[in-house]
Amino acid sequence: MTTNAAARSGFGSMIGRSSQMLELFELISCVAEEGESTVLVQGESGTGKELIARAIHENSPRKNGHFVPVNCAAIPDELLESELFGYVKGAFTGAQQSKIGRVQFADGGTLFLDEIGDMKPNLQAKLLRVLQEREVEQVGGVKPSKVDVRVIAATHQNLEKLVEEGTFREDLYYRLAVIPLQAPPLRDRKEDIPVLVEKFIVQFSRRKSDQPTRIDPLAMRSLQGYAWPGNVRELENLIQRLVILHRGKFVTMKELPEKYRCEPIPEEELPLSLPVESLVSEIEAQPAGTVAVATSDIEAPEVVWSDEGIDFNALISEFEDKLILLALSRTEGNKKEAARLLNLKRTTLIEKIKKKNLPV
Ligand SMILES: Nc1ncnc2c1ncn2[C@@H]1O[C@H](COP(=O)(O)OP(=O)(O)OP(=O)(O)O)[C@@H](O)[C@H]1O
Repeated sequence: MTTNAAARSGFGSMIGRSSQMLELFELISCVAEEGESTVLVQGESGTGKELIARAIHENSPRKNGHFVPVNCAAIPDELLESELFGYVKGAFTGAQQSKIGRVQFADGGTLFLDEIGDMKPNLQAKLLRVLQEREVEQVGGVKPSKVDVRVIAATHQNLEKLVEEGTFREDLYYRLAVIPLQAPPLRDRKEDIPVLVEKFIVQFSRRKSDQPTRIDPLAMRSLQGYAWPGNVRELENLIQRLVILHRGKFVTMKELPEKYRCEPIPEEELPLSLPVESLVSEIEAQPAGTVAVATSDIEAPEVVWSDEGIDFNALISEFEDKLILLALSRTEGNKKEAARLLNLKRTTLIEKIKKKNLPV
């Protein structure tokens, strides 16, 4: 693949514009192209580990094979072995027919082992064999069969610590961590929050064919001041809720659920990053099937024509408010940038904000 991932701000359905995410996109691009080595993705829950695994698969020479996810923590221990490796007829009570396992189903594709830290030692040994010998043996079987899979494992746990504690095999750890990738927590890349918010607003508004909800600049900076223990998943859920409750409206601090009303992060504490506009146009330029962030526009105020005529000044003023708030939202409250977008002098913009008493 020849993409210059570092020069763009999205990969598959993943977006981000922080330096950490741009580096990650670049790594994913290299790893995907190579197509064979085992990958270990570590990171807190909700940071996008599965999205990373899918992006690697979809951009690799294996993309026409299956992407087979297995959550090692969600499948009961006694079932995980037969789920992964399959079984032969009569292997245990109830095994009336042979069944291939998910490892074999991923032949020619990618096996994604989520929450690998929860895998029990006997299965760790069997998995090691798959990685070392490239063969799989069904439960109750006598003859192993060859299998060609790329394994991507993920965990929110510290695997090195599990190795030290003796609950995770050291040899398996090194086999898995040929290429280690780290999914950074959202609190360490606050500059990604506005663009993720915009993506989720578009995603959830589109589903409801609605006017997009807008987050005012102060509320946005409050979200950037929050610690996000549930990472991107938590942000996604919050935006879904806000879109449902505040269709087509501006969400201010007042509308944010209480725990998200934080000390707004000062503008100067935010790392410099690509402006949203360049992100939007880059993502829009991506091929079909990748994410698109809409450059949604604002609606003109509703005009009711009557015999008395319209209140021209009030309507113009209302439209002006919307334009100013939208420009501020797109620039995360940066007045200088907003003035540039509006083609106004910065001082003129500040005067208008004051005079109109806008919530910024
Ligand atoms: N960079 C991103 N851009 C867009 N959406 C993202 C991004 N990162 C995560 N998401 C979204 O956040 C949610 C959680 O992502 P995902 O399931 O990949 O996280 P995870 O780290 O595998 O979580 P867990 O450890 O709990 O399994 C998903 O809905 C995903 O689409």
